Amino acid sequence: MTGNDHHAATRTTDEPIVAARGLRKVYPGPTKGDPVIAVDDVSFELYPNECLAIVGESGSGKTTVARMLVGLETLTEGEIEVRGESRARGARRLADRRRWASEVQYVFQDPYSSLNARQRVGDIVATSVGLHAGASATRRDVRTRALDILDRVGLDDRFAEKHPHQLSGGQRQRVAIARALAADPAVIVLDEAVAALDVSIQAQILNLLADIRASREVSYLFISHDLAVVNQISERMIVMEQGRVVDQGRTAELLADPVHPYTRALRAAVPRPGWKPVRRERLAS
Ligand SMILES: Nc1ncnc2c1ncn2[C@@H]1O[C@H](COP(=O)(O)OP(=O)(O)OP(=O)(O)O)[C@@H](O)[C@H]1O
Repeated sequence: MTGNDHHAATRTTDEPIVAARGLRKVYPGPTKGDPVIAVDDVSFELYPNECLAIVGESGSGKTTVARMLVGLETLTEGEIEVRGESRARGARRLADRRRWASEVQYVFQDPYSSLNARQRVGDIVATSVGLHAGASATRRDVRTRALDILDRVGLDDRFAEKHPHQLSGGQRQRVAIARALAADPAVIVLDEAVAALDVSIQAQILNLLADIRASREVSYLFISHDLAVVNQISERMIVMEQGRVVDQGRTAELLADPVHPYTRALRAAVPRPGWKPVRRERLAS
C-alpha cells in the first residue's frame, strides 16, 4: 500500500455514475513553448448518492477538472464516462447535449454572475424545468414544478417574482441550486459554492444540500479549498496539488490522520475553531 492509497475507500458494490480516468489538460502558456499543465493524470469515480470532494489550493486544477466533467473544457487526454457513456469527445447532437446537461449540473461560486439578472427567480427556474421537461409539459406544469422546487430550497412563492439583485448571497445560491435541481440531475458539481458566504449562511446551504441528498438520489462533486466545509459534507475526498492527485480516501479518516505532507499542510492551514492546533508546516512543493 502506498502513501497515496493509505486511506483508499473500498467500494465494490455500485457502478459509478462518473468514472474519470487519466484526465489531462494542457493550456498554451503565456510564452510559446511554455505550456501550463493544469490537470495531470487525474482519475476518480463518483458513486450514486455520495459526495466526493476535490480539495487543493488555488491553482491546483480543481475547477479545470469540474469544467471537463460538465463539458465546458475539452480534454487533452483521458476519458470521462457518465453512466458508462463516454464524454471525452463532446456531444455532437443537440439531444445528447441536453441529456448530458440534465445528468450533470454545475453550481458556481458566484451565483450573481451565473444567474440572468434580467429574469425573475421563478422564470430562471422555470426555464431550466422547461428545457429538461418532456414535450408534453404545459406552461402551467412547468410553473408549478418551478415553484415546488423553489419551495424545496426554502424560497416561498414571493421569491419567484424577485430579481437576483433583490436577494442575499445565500438566497441567490439557493436559486442556483434550484435551477440545477430543475434539470433532475444525477450529479451536481458545486464549485466553491459556499466560499463567498458567511459561515452561518454556509451552514444553512450545507444543511440544504444534505437534506436534498437525503430526499432524492443525487451525487455531489464538491470543489473546495475549505477543509472544514469538506469535512462537513463529503464522504470521500481527493487532494490535488499542481494538477495531480496526491492523496485520496475517506474524508473523516484523511482529516483525522493526514499522512501525506500536502494534506497535513492543508489541514494545518485551516484557520477555524474546532480543529486541533497543528504546527503550521510549509506546503510541500
Ligand atoms: N484558460 C486557461 N488558460 C491558461 N491557463 C489556465 C486556464 N484556466 C486555468 N489555467 C491554469 O490552470 C491551473 C489550474 O487552474 P484551476 O482554475 O483549475 O485551479 P483551481 O484549483 O480551481 O484554482 P482556483 O480555486 O483559484 O480556481 C492554474 O495554473 C491556472 O492558471
